[in-house]
Amino acid sequence: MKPLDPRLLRRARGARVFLAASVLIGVASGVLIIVQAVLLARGIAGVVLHGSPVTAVAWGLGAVVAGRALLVWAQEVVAQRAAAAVKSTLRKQVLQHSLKLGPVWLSGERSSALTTLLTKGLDDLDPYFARYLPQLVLASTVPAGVIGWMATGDLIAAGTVLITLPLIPIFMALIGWATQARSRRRQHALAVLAHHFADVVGGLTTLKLFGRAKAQVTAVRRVTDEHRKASMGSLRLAFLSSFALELLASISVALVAVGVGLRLVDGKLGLETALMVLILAPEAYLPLRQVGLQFHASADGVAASEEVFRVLETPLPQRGDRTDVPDLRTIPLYLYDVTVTYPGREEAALDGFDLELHPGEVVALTGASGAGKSTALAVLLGFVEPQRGVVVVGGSAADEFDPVVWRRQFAWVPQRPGLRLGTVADNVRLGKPDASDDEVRMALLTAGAGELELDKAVGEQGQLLSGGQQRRVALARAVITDAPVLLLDEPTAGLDADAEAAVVAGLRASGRTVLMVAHRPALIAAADRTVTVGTRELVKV
Ligand SMILES: Nc1ncnc2c1ncn2[C@@H]1O[C@H](COP(=O)(O)OP(=O)(O)OP(=O)(O)O)[C@@H](O)[C@H]1O
Repeated sequence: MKPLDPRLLRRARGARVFLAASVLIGVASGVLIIVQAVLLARGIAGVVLHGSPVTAVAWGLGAVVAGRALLVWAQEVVAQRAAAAVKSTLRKQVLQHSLKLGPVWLSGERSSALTTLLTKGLDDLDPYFARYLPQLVLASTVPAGVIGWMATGDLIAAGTVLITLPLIPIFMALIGWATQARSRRRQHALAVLAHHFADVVGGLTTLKLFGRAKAQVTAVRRVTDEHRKASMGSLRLAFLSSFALELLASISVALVAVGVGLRLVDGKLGLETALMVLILAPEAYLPLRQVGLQFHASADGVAASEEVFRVLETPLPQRGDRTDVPDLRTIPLYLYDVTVTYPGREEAALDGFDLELHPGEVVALTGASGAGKSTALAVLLGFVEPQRGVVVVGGSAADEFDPVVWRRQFAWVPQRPGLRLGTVADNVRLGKPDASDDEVRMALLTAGAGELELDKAVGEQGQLLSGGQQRRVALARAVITDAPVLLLDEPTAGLDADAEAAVVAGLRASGRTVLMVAHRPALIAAADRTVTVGTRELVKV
């Protein structure tokens, strides 16, 4: 683990401002520490040697202590603000990047891992900013100043500190290597736990139905146990390393103290200088010891930020920036030899797929389960980059266009409708925010969901609606857009054959081009033609 990841400074302005402020505060703290030691040594030596009153230094000391308290407060405020700003920046960047990477990249375990990362994961950056980084800055400013000042009074003591001080970072680096692996393991265990828990809670009804709910207790216990073990491992290492660093620093201060004591007895060193050196010596080690202590508290945050950079450094699909996308109301669309193999898979999900889509036609996409129908839609939407083949429109490849502008040509109804908390009308209006009630009603009617009231409540992920109703609301959401092409992934499940035919007739009447994944004969029969995925020929009906 790097003490300070330069990517953090590059990506988050808040971190740069914080670092600059911390350096200023660090330098001021160093100066005050030296002034405090000098005043203390002068005061004590004056009382012991000359019986002078302490009032003279007491005022100075009071001012120094107040100054140091003010600096600690300022550091805390700056750190909290920086942590909040950096977390917010990173969250925004990761969300934006994930959106650009698209739903296919986000599918599976990734979505819950990302949720954990963006919530609890990034919150672990708080101790990194509030405790670790300020100490790191102090560790790079205070010891240099302190040793320099000590050298003006006692070169031998300054030399002793200079030789023993590097032992602390060396030990810290050794401990750091061990901590890094453990922190990653803990982060991973937490992500697995989150995913597993979300999965179990989400599927509780199904698990209960099959009498498997109790069996999940063992699985949850096992995953929780792994997380507990990983956390305890991190804690053990943290305690051990604190002990090692404390011991090292104490021995080093003792070495300085013995030397100073001997030279004081020999008369080679004055009392005031000896006191100044003795007061300053622990201050040289303190920031480094503190860095070691805070390092463990912040390791989780750093592991989370590394995870953030892993997401941010995932390359986006190569797309151009042309905005002159031909209007698919008048121009046909072609897929030639499109082949997609998902990462980590050996078999192609879509192999040499060809398709022609002419304006205004209704095409059914059929094929066995897993043949690649949804993948074909994902290629059209630019969520998946084919390894071979091309999507062509008006003589240009689709990947020459800006993906946002390109996607305006399509309205998509995915297999999982992805409805939001609100009402039916709220969900339909996602397709056209300024749509009137009448437009929403018309869209619902076209989608075969005329029976649904506009203000009917929709729960999270479409709860409170039946599976079929969810799909039809999602279809209405697509119908209400101005997109010339509708990409529908099994949109009419839950409707009978007549209603299905009526929906297709409604879609056709709207003049849009429709490409719909279809399994049932009634829906296939309602299409103008059928394209089968998994076989290379085009079947005309
Ligand atoms: N994100 C992904 N990562 C890895 N493999 C995937 C991913 N999405 C789909 N696949 C695999 O690609 C193949 C094609 O999947 P796809 O969803 O396109 O099929 P489909 O024809 O739409 O299936 P169905 O009719 O069952 O919905 C399947 O073997 C599937 O397991």
